[in-house]
Amino acid sequence: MSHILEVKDLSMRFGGLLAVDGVQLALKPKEIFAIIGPNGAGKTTVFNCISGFYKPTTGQIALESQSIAGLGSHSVAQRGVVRTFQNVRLFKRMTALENLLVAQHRRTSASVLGGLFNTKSYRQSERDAMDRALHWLDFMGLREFANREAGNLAYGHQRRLEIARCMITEPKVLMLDEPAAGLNPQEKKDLQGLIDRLRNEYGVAVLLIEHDMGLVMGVSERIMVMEHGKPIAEGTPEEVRNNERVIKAYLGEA
Ligand SMILES: Nc1ncnc2c1ncn2[C@@H]1O[C@H](COP(=O)(O)OP(=O)(O)OP(=O)(O)O)[C@@H](O)[C@H]1O
Repeated sequence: MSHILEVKDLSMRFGGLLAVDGVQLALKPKEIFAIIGPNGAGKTTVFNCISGFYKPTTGQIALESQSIAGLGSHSVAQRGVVRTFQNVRLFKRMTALENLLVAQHRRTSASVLGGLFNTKSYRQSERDAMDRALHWLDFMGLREFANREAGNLAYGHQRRLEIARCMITEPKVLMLDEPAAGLNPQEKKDLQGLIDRLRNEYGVAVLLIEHDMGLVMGVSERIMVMEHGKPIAEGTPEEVRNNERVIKAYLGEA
């Protein structure tokens, strides 16, 4: 099976700091793949390069064999690679429902003229957008909060809304940056089930950065470990857990 997302020789330099140094990564369709490593290892920088927020210093990034390196975040998202952020980014003054409608704008905006003249096909596409938004509110258990401002939702709900906003664009690759951060133990358990369902029911591949080892070991099929910008190990949760270099990196030994 060919890979859906392939990253080769990725590096990112900030002045004198090589934050990412020779990262390779290949994600299979529908795979759940985690990147772990100590603080400052370069995980988020890898995410920023893949999702088009940074232009990598070197490297190739391909989605279904088409290069997406250096494209910019909107183009990358349009091609089907979408992400969440360590600190949730929503339109906080808009309602939960509005956040999900806005996320679909690139679909419906093609018909600006249709909107002006209020054509039948325009009204239909607006109805479809609303149906999809309500579907995702239901899926995430957020229907009762549809008209609440996103900024006033409980933190765990904001995190789920952010994932819904990604999923509503029907991505090929969903990138989650520390999705368990700030969640309580029950919410973390629910998150594991949620990630599994997104993959199983929507066929999305998931790339995840996470510090919560319970979640990482429970949900990932493969894990890459980074330290000081470099990948130091890759394998199944079992392989990674028993890898000496990984144990050392986490225990902080020299
Ligand atoms: N925009 C930037 N400018 C300069 N240095 C940066 C920038 N972004 C990240 N860095 C540096 O690059 C290194 C890797 O940071 P990065 O955030 O990718 O690590 P991380 O593994 O995601 O850490 P954490 O687990 O704490 O989120 C760090 O030393 C960081 O200070």
